[in-house]
Amino acid sequence: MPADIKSFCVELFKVNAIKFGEFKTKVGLMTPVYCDLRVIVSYPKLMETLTGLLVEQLTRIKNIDILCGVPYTALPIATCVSMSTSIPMVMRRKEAKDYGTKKLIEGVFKLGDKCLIVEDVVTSGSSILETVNDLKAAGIACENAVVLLNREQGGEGILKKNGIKMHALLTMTELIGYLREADCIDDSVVVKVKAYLKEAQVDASVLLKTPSEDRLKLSFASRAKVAKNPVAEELFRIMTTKQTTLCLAADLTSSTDILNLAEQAGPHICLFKTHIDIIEDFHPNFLKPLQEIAERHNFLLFEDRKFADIGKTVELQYRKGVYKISSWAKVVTAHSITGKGVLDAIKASGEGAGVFLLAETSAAGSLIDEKYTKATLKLAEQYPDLITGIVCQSPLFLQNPGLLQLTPGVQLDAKSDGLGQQYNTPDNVVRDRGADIAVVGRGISKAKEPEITAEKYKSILWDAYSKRLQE
Ligand SMILES: O=c1ccn([C@@H]2O[C@H](COP(=O)(O)O)[C@@H](O)[C@H]2O)c(=O)[nH]1
Repeated sequence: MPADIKSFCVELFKVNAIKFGEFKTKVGLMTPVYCDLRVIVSYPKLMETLTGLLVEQLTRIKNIDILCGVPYTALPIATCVSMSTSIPMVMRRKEAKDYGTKKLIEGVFKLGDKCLIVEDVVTSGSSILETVNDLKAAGIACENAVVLLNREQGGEGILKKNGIKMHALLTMTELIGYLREADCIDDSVVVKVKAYLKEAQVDASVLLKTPSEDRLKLSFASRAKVAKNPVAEELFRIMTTKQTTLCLAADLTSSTDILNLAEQAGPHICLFKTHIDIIEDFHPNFLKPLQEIAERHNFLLFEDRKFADIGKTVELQYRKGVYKISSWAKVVTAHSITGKGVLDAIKASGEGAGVFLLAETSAAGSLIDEKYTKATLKLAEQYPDLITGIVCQSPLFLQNPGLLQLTPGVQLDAKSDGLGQQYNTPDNVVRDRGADIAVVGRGISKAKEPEITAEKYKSILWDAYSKRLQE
């Protein structure tokens, strides 16, 4: 422990950053000790000492790419630490602004960057977890938090269960011990605070439902049990049984080629995705053998129709015309741009249907922004029994393990296709971008040996999922 921590505690006491008496907490309970670190911005010397103490603490933590202070008290503290260490900082907004870039996380970062959280005081750890959730949703990894004071009320354990290791400079017991030594408080205060700490442990179950419900940490088998859409449940079970998270995009224009591809890749996929309207020799008779192959190899047929019209038109597009999509596709895609009507139409027309709603796209220059993505997730929440999952590129809806994240734009070798498609590797989409199911099209359909290639993608993707569970 650095030599000057004791005098630092006494200084905090002198500037009323630590107070003893009877105080009401945020949740209305009484506490005999109150910490208000907001005042220390008015004492540059104290800020300097705190920065030095935190910097020393973080030298023990490996692999820090960026820092993020928990708003608001820890923002200036994180800024000082960033300036002193030259580790870049990002800032989390409590609300996404509704103009300009609409970002929740400000600053420059890369997907997968490892972020160290900076916080002043931890009671339950919930403020850190809120920040971690937004950082993770932006694709930033969080495993460590450096903290001034651990109030010893359960926060450390709650954070640990959520995969965050807390590195505190000081515990409440140490703090009151130092203040007693310096005669700032008497024995009766020490007794009161100790008794309070024993009683006022935070009930983890009433906090954010994070550890057990972060979908990235749950197996597909356990997620099957909480899925509300029957197609999602079935998919989770197929994925578990066949050990595959591979969706094959069969973007071919001949029915024979599509059937051959389905036969070859069948054993290695959970979903077979079509754009039925690109088939040049389409005849309804083509659907029967396709369904037979799907049944034999235990995968689901998925029409990537991207419905986006008014409800009535969607109803017709879904049920009628040459393709009669609702009669054979277990799951379809839809845009959220026209709102509820699309989903109402599909729900009314398809028994036990499933929909993947598009919240983000893999296309370069997409006009979808953060506000649209958030609104899409809100819309999905209103149709729990219809929505199978979300099509997106980043780890969204972490607290809804019953939904599946479907991520297209996946290839082992290519970065783009010259027409706006952007590719990421299978490992990256699963471990950094939160994909449950990865969509691979040309990476397999244009390969010399599609069957062997499909098996290769399947095994890399499954490996990445297994690693993700342990990370
Ligand atoms: O954002 C999106 C949504 C859908 N797709 C579809 O996925 C496949 C990708 O094929 P590749 O050959 O692997 O590029 C294709 O059917 C798209 O319509 C997407 O790419 N991005």
